Amino acid sequence: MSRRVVVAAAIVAGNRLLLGRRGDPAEMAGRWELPGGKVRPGEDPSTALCRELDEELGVQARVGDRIGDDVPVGTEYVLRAYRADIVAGTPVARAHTELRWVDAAELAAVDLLDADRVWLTDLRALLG
Ligand SMILES: Nc1nc2c([nH]c(=O)n2[C@H]2C[C@H](O)[C@@H](COP(=O)(O)OP(=O)(O)OP(=O)(O)O)O2)c(=O)[nH]1
Repeated sequence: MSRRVVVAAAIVAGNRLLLGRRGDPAEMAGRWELPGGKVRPGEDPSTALCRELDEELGVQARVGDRIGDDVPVGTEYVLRAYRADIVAGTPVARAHTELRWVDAAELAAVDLLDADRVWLTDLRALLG
């Protein structure tokens, strides 16, 4: 069976990247991630990411280039990151317990999900 794609957004403003803190499941609670979620069957990944950003953050976004390589997560998922820009709205934590804009030093120190750590160099490069 092929892995389901999970899309995630690198949203950068100035020299800061937007992260969300997961409230669930228990093994991921309290750790930080890029906003996003699972692509539905037949859904275009960019469309899925816009939908997730609307649902999770309440923003309208424009999805840009992919960053980093796909990262397998467990046996079920493959995680894929894109640049994204907010075109309308201000992010609100609808699906996360907290949102945070991090600079490069904070990104290095934050407790990111394991899969996302693979992208640290790519994410760092976005922050100038
Ligand atoms: N959104 C997101 N999920 C990630 C990241 N890194 C990572 O390992 N994951 C994992 C956590 C989950 O096992 C899986 C799917 O994420 P999700 O729970 O956000 O998906 P979703 O919003 O569609 O959730 P749901 O419909 O099942 O409630 O991907 C990341 O940076 N962003």
